Amino acid sequence: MSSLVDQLGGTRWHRADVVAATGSTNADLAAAAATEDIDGRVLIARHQTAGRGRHEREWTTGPSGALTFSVGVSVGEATESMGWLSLLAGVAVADALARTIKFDAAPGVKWPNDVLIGERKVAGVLSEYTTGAAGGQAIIGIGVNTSMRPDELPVPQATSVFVETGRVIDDDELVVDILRELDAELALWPARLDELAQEYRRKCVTLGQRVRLVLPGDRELIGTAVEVDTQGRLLVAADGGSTTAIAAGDVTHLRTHPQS
Ligand SMILES: O=C(O)CCCC[C@@H]1SC[C@@H]2NC(=O)N[C@@H]21
Repeated sequence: MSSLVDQLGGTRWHRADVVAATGSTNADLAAAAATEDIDGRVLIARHQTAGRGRHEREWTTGPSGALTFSVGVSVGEATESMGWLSLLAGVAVADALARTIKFDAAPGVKWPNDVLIGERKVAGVLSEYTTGAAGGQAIIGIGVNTSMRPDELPVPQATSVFVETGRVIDDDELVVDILRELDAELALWPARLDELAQEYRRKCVTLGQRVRLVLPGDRELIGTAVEVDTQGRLLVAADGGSTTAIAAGDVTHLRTHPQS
């Protein structure tokens, strides 16, 4: 069988390392970025012992049953459109999953980047920015619950491909598909952000919903999710009429989306 890098020929991903276990692939690429250019690198771990989630939470996947990997992308100085990178990664995962497994309902993306099957989360994205030896680099980390059994799921709101379909899929095929998708998106980012944003909006199950947002500092906001702006922020129209741009927070959908 050809190597991952061979299968990724023609894309920006020129180096793909697979390790049996590590703490966190995001942390490993961040450490590497201090001394080298990590642009185009992929690091896959069969198991993570200290996986990081958004908002400094743990990302627990059990000893097996999840696809966990990170990529490095040179982005130069931090810009407004960088906020979109993690949202686009969510779209790449949703597209690849939809192709790999023919779900009745296509996976959707809950703002900012949780990939859902129905109302339950099957994948998450953690995007971080670091300045190292080669300047500003984004590290995009992706975790997909692939073959986790029901009793291995960390929280009731989580699901896995196996739980939803009864199928054990090939994690290496899925990662290649996600990486090809992500490469195609990055070729358009940031110059053609409008097109990418349109695709995101089509997949985003949060837009149009009545939502509760828990914001940093445990503040809460309830309103309607009306748009995602050029920085990837969620615009929420509060009941009183004012609209707030949210850069980071946890969303709960207060009513079911028509597609889910
Ligand atoms: O939904 C979230 O909270 C984001 C989860 C991101 C998890 C992935 S797994 C690979 C990469 N390494 C990490 O430590 N985290 C990301």
